[in-house]
Amino acid sequence: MANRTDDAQAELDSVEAELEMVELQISELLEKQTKLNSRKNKLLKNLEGACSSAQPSGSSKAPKQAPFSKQDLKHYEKSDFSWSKEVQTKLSSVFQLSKFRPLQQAAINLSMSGKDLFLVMPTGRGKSLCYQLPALCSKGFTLVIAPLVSLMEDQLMSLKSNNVSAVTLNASSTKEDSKQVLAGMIDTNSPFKLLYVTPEKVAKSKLLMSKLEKAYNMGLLARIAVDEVHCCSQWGHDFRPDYKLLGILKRQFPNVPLVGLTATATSNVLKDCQKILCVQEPITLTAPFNRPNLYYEVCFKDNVDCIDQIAALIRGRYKNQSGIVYVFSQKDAEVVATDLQKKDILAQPYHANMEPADKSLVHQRWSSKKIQVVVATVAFGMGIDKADVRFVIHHTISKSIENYYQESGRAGRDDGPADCIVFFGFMDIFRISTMVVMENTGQQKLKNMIAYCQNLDRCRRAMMAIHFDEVWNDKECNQMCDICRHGNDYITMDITQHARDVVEVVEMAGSMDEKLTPLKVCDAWMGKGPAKRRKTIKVTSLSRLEVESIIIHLLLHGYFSEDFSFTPYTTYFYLKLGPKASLLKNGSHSITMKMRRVVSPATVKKVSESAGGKSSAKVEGKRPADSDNKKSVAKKVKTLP
Ligand SMILES: Nc1ncnc2c1ncn2[C@@H]1O[C@H](COP(=O)(O)OP(=O)(O)OP(=O)(O)O)[C@@H](O)[C@H]1O
Ligand SMILES: [Mg+2]
Ligand SMILES: [Zn+2]
Repeated sequence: MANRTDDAQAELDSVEAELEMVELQISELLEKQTKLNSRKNKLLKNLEGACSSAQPSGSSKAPKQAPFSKQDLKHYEKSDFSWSKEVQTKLSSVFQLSKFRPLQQAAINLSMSGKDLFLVMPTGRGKSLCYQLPALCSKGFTLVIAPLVSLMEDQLMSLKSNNVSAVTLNASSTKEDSKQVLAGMIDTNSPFKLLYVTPEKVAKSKLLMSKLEKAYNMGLLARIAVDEVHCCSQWGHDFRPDYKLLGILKRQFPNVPLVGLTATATSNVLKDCQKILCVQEPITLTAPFNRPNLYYEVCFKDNVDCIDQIAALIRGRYKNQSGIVYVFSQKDAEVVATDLQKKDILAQPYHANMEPADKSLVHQRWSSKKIQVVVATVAFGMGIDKADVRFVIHHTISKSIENYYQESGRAGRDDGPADCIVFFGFMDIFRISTMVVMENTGQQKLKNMIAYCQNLDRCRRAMMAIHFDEVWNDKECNQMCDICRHGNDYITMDITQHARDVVEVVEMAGSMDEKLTPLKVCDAWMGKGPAKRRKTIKVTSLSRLEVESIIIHLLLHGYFSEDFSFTPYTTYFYLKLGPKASLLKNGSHSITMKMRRVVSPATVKKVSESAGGKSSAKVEGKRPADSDNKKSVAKKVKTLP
């Protein structure tokens, strides 16, 4: 009798476990269905609105206004407006430019016609010109809202070099300067054509608002430009609370045309910005996000560090060329700069904690080619406008694809070939993860970035296009990413049993009330942990990099999840079982992943000399997956178990 009850109980347990798995699978499929539906809708919308490579689109919030069509765009690309002659003359005489880049002319004409406009254009394509040139051809002055004082100062410097009179009002303006600027705003002779302010200034300075009001009534407030407009939206990647208050401008000055500029905003972010800025019916001009001259590549950090690899690139492929190395922290900036200096590279650090004078000195030295490389944190960011940056190397991955797109986009602004290389290291993931722990969407954004790096079979541009809701044809990459150029250097591997084993490692630690950091999980699984653990663990024969790849894959796909622990000084990242871990108990559940083929160093070609050149082959970073397993390097290609 007892036996029969036990059997029934066991069967019930198993049925319940199976049901739980089915439910998980259903929820996974539902999630997939939602994602696919949303993708489908976006594609349908894009198809409807598609017109040539540039896609202007009317605001979806403006049903009464006919959508901005291909014909409309053609109309605004003409040069027979009453202001066209002046615009053309100033383009060459003031800005010393010979012709417009795509969408610049349309944007300028639209703004000159008094339309409200959102301009989405890749970083470095010349958004500033789209409000600076109209400013010079209009009565009065243009109010520019920019998020950072350093960005404003860079713009003022470059405008000054073109003899354009532009001023700023910010927290560090002297009383005397402020007084002059405020008086200039209501001077009919307009002593300046552009006034740069921070959003904080607009939100907090009643004096500024009252002068704007007066200037508006005198017809002197020609235009409002909101630079980096995505900062308005919490869904944007650089949300700034004070941007939320900028709706006051359009409410108070409804007749003044507003132009919002950004390099990275999805359609949802733009809709949010439109609402926040109280713009009724803006026209959105979206330039293709693709920067065809940039070559994208991901290198895997080998176990020690990637300084040797980076130094080899800088001394080889990028000899005598300017570039940026982005690092994770201020300390890293100092350390990496010193390490590169030791290797005879003219490198200097740049981070937020340096004195302003030191920062501008580094910036100046780099701009004038006295140093080759700036080793920088993200503080070296918006507004950096050096045309001939031939490489942007990420010593540590960015915290999101948006950030990566923007940081890497500082390369090749002169349209010449330039390389964007990320060094992808296992431990960096967790450093960043704990850094973004307070951000609502921080972990998801980081995971997207990790997926970009971990990817082995999809064009890097396609990964970005999907992220930014762009319709993309992989052929357009033109072999300007490592995947398209070298492709197919992977095998598809069934990792189900490996996954079960490593999940068991974490489970077992949990049962002993022990939390494991990712590093400890690797060590334990590879039989390197404390003896008591080793006894019970099925030690793997996989190499370190394979172990790391599998752990990352399991984290990205919900078999593991993050378990943060806070102390007053630091945040720790531990691995715990994720919602999908229980699926592994099901005998029929399987997981496959793409794994890099293990290639011996002999087959890895050395760094070539040309930036983005087709001959560049693989850089040294494409190390054998088992680089710590020295014995196996004799084999040319080892396929994985
Ligand atoms: N028509 C043009 N022809 C050649 N160069 C141009 C043209 N328009 C702008 N540029 C140059 O492109 C560079 C980048 O311009 P700008 O700073 O406006 O970029 P951006 O789109 O605002 O980028 P970010 O998103 O990084 O702010 C500048 O050096 C500018 O002089
Ligand atoms: Mg800009
Ligand atoms: Zn590609």
